[in-house]
Amino acid sequence: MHQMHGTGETGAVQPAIELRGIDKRFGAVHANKEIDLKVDKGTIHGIVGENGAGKSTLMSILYGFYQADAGTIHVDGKLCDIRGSEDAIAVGIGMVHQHFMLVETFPVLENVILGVEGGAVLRDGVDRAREELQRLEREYSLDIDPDAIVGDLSVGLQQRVEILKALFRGAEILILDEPTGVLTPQEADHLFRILETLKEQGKTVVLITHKLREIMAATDNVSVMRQGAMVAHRKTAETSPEELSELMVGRKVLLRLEKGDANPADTVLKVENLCVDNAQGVRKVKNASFNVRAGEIVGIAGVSGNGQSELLEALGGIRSVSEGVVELNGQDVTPGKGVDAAELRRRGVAHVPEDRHRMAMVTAFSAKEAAILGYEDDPAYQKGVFLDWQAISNATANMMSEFDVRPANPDLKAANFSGGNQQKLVLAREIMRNPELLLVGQPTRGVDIGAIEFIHKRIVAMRDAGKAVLLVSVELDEIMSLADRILVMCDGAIIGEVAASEANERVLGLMMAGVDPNEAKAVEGQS
Ligand SMILES: Nc1ncnc2c1ncn2[C@@H]1O[C@H](COP(=O)(O)OP(=O)(O)OP(=O)(O)O)[C@@H](O)[C@H]1O
Repeated sequence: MHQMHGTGETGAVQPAIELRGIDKRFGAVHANKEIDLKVDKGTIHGIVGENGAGKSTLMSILYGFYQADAGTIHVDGKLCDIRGSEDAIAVGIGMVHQHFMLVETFPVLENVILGVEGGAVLRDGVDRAREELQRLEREYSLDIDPDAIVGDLSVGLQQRVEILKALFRGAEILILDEPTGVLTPQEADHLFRILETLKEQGKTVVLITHKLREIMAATDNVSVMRQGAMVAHRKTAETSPEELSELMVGRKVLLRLEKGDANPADTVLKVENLCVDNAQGVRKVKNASFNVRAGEIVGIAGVSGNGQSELLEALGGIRSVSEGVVELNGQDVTPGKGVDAAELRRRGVAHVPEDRHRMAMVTAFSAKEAAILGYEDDPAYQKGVFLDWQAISNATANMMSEFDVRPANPDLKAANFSGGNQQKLVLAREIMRNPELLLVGQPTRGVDIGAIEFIHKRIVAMRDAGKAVLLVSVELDEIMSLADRILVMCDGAIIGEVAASEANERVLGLMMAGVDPNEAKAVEGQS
């Protein structure tokens, strides 16, 4: 770390971080435009902004992953030249990554000490490291066993290992980029309690999130970015979700979805006694039976990891079925029995998988390659024996314009789109096929509020056009506002159904925790 001359003004309280005039371009994209930002020490500071507004780029500059083209970074009043993560760590900045950088086969303790500069910890003895880790773990109520194998931990616990790793390296400032996207509501609550404790101990937290309720509940200050520029700073107590969304998007956003009653018609999807096993032979879906009719949205609620992902993947033909029958418009299409994902697509099933990196998008591809993934055999994309790249480019440009994917450049590598824009492209690809049945998992993960409003409207429009929609989401708000009927999954089984009109967070929450549906409704009735 090259710390330069101190420039602190004597007497005044120094902000933990001060960015001045940070500017960054990626080719034609002006990702950060002369950004100024002050983050006070001992506070939780939120950063919000539309997809592609430049939030992750700014944090990557602070963490040394990218170098700014211009501008300065002061940490604790000192001018710093941060050229890599080692420099960032040396001035006390820690990053809690969205995609965890942990070795799954190693225990927590080894993951935490792995890569600490010069292996000094190892020479000092693993026991001292263990003591220090246990102290941190107690001090911040992290609830982690140092000897647990990381691969056996839930996503929420793995994230806590990342936090522990940063604290172990002496982080005074922690950056979290959309930390709750992959968490259950309970795990998210726990994370916010940890952040609160960090703050009480004088640490500084920078939190990027699209969830305005998290901003309102957890932060002291909030800064808003729009199209690469910093457009506003507010004390959280002096703003509102409405004001923030307007600042972000530049127009009023409907924070509530308006939709009429469903008019369900014939059964499109019929699932009977479906059982799905994972690669280790563990039964993840147990005798699921339900149907989805044309003109309705059926939501599946559940704490993540309770089989809903495997269920959706099996129905999309990317995971094999161990037992049971799946029918589409009365025809047997049980995946595995000669039916695969391609055949399902031909029969009008579109699938937006939950994990866009693993399943839906090859990030090394260009946007136009990603935009036809799975649909390469569409005659509209062919010219003789070759792919018709002009037609594909035009189709991609059309998807980008319909779903407001930015930048609207079909030739840009998929990896160089912001997370939310990648998601919009996958949704555009599937929804614009106008399928009979849409299987959609976590449709708005990582997506900004303006785009959420748009995506929700598109899904309702599909329903109103007589299509069947099966929605899996861990966001109860999303399930409750979109679905007409809600199935609750717990431990691989569908344990009950609730009409959207009767649903509320408490009843669903109890059922998701395995409480019998009648009991859950009775408990709610008494309260
Ligand atoms: N390595 C890169 N090469 C080219 N363009 C990039 C690169 N990284 C980011 N960009 C572009 O910079 C802009 C800002 O992206 P960034 O990821 O910072 O946005 P964001 O506000 O974090 O968005 P989201 O909320 O969707 O995660 C986007 O237009 C993006 O496509």
